[in-house]
Amino acid sequence: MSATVLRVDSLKMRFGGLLAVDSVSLQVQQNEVFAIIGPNGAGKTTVFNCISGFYKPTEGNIDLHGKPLTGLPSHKVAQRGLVRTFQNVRLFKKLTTLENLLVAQHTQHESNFLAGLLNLPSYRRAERKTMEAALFWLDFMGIRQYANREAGTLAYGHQRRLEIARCMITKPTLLLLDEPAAGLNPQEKKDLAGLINRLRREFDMSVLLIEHDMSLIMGISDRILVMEHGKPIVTGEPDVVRADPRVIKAYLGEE
Ligand SMILES: Nc1ncnc2c1ncn2[C@@H]1O[C@H](COP(=O)(O)OP(=O)(O)OP(=O)(O)O)[C@@H](O)[C@H]1O
Repeated sequence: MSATVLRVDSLKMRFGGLLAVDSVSLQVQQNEVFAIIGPNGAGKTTVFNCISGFYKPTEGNIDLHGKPLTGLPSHKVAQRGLVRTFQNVRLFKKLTTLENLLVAQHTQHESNFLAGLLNLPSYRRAERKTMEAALFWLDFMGIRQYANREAGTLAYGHQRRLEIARCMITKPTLLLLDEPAAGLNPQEKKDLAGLINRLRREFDMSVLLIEHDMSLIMGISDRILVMEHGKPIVTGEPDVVRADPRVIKAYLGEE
């Protein structure tokens, strides 16, 4: 049995009179790729926002590696090893590709101000490590040739890769990807599937994603949760989900 990384129990999120998330429970296991799908407005992003600390849930519990996350702000959640991307890529667009990866590590390295001022060996060591990690991820993502380009000028697919690199450089145990295939061409989508598989295989991590691209989802997910109108309607392996009449009805509507 693999270990449970993330446990979400009876999550509810209310916006005024709207119950946007209604009693959602899910568990993500170590090394698992778990997807949340559902029609527009089903509540997927709201679940993500609750898990990643952008919203404080109205009710319910969220644990990461058995420790409560519920209500922690997003930077604390990230320090615990849970990081995310966004539907619309969020990078420092005026910084270079490399600088984006250096800045991302800023909160990790505790080289203090005085050590920096005096240029102590501990500071130089930390700086070197930061640079090595940035170059590693530029190579891994195949974007090293753009290291000195402003991030905002990269092709969209490369910006998405840079955003994932920026998450990975903080060494997360759980990566949340919010519609990672949006705006990608068919080849980039294939590459993305390969990338997600490599991440989990080589870094022993778990991935939770929201996605509308069904062929990507069916190809890479171990399990899928389908939501409709804020409620979970089915959780299961891709083949089970694909054949479930409730899922077909949620997507196609009633005759
Ligand atoms: N901050 C908010 N304030 C008020 N209502 C919100 C807020 N965020 C989301 N909602 C509402 O909650 C419901 C669920 O929205 P959510 O964005 O979570 O759906 P989704 O499944 O991610 O949709 P999509 O696939 O279109 O991104 C929608 O009716 C939306 O209008």
